[in-house]
Amino acid sequence: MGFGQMAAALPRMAGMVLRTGWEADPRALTGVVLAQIGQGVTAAWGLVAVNGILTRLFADGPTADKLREALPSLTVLAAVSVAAAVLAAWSTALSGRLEPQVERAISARYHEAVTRVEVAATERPEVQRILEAGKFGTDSARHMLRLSVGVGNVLIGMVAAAVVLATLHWTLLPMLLTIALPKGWGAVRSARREYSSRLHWVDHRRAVASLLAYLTRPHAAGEIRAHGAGTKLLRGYEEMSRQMEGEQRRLARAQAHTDLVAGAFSGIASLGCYGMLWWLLTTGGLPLAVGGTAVIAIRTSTARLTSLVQQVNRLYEEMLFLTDTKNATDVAARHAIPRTGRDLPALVRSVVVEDVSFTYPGAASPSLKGVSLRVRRGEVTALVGANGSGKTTLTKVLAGLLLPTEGQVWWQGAGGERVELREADRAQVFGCVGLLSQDFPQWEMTAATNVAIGAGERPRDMERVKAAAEAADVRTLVEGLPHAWDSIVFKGYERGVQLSGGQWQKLGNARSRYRDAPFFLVDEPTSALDPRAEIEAFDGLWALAAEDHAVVLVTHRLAATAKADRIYVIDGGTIAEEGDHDQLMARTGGLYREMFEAQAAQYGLTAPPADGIPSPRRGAGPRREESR
Ligand SMILES: Nc1ncnc2c1ncn2[C@@H]1O[C@H](COP(=O)(O)OP(=O)(O)OP(=O)(O)O)[C@@H](O)[C@H]1O
Repeated sequence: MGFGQMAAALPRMAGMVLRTGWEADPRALTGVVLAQIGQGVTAAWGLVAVNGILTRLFADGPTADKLREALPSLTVLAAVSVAAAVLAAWSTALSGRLEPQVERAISARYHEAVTRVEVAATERPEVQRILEAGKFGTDSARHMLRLSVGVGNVLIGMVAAAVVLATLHWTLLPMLLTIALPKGWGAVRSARREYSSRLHWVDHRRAVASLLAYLTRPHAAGEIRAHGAGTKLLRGYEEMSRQMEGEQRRLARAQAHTDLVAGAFSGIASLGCYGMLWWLLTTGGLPLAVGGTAVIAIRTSTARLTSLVQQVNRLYEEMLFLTDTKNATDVAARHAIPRTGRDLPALVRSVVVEDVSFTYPGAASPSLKGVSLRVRRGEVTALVGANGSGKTTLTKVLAGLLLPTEGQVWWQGAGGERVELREADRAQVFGCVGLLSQDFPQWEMTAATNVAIGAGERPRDMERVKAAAEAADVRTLVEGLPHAWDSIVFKGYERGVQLSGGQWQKLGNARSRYRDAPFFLVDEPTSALDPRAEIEAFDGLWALAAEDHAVVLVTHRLAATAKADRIYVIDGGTIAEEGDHDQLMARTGGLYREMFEAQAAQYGLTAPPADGIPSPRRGAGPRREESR
């Protein structure tokens, strides 16, 4: 931002903060503004009183008489001081009430906008960077409000002094401005330098923060100690901190230089002003009492100016951060998932994917190429394939999280009526979908919340939470904890407990069951479960399909997919094979058959087991190198 842009942006941003303050608490904002104006008026009044006192004191006559005549002005000065103190206290109390509300409003606006951004847009580095930069300005609104009030206060005081000075003699006003200008220049220059430094170093700072966070995170504790990763991280931290210290030194030097230049010009201007005052007094252009008032006004205004410079400096800096937050909120709104769209058919029976391709933003090649499939309610549809073949990407397309780059996704009703994903009301699409992703979020909250958070706005129903947990085989575990459902499933909190990987996965399963959506999309839902729990989890998925849910199962456990109604084998983003287990096993040289036989061979089996999970043949353990 250039100087002109900054000067233009400041009133706009201050206006935004004030508007937000008005929406949050109009009474508090009105009070703060009135208190500031009141303080300005008292300052002007005080100066007039001082002038009155000096005029009486410099008049001819006995000192006792002069003091007596100055008494009314002295009383006014005392009253004005008390009023100024009361107004300042009132303003402080109201600002304290207003600031957190403004911060909350701006922060909520930003975070709400960010959570509504299309997933594909968040994958674009340029969007990601803008959204990320917006994080740092959410508390700037609060600081800006405080600083705006402070700057307003000082400015009103200075304007009052300027008016009084201009009334006393017109030359006194340009004098005041000449002293102010160099300091204002210095303030803006420093603010811009600080901001651009922060912007350049933002990735570096983030990297340092995440390095330090690893050192204290429980899940990294093992490798930090056993693998000596801690020493390496600490060395990295020291090196990166040293680079940042270098930048701090550069900033401090530049700041000192700017301060020196601004101070020198301001000093020269003060000298000129006092010289001018001298000349006016000696030539009789100004009465001595007015000269005295002018000296007092210039001195208090210079003190105010120093505080103004500091506050404007911070204000500009905060404004630049707040501008980032506003930009991020605007960019997020531009890439938001539409709030409107066509209604889905009353009873969606299937999702039909037609010739869909998808390329992640910035990726060199597509992750899905010409994929066509149908997911029906009442069936289990399995997606299998090698790592990176595109299974997770396809589930995200099915869930409406990613819009295909080419092709269509139809949400189809019982009578064949259908709505394409891009036109559909996405809230309704999401309402039909229950997700259990590979890396499902583990909320640092209570066990009950971790289950019930999967149901959006619906009020929590503990009976259903318990039933979902029962179905996911985690109810007994949770209810055996010291604080049962109120336990926080993260160690380090009061009431905190540590769950194992498999226990977490069961809790995740319970969450998707509690959601009870017609389309379940589950990605490796049993990777951490023991064999018995795994069998039960798969049985549960089949039971859901029998209850007329559609289940899309992504898994590498081919013994489980053997019972699926339809299996799609994905290879390099395309559907290489499809059919049920028997059809796919009948294809000599087929990919599915090859994968299945490779897995079965580990157990010494050639045919799929009847109960879904192969059991080892007597005497056939894992091969020696695999057991390592
Ligand atoms: N956010 C992303 N940005 C760019 N490329 C991605 C992104 N996510 C996945 N990919 C790429 O898309 C391809 C398919 O990934 P996907 O996660 O869908 O595979 P998958 O079949 O689910 O793999 P796995 O079995 O390992 O979970 C991979 O080549 C991967 O590198």
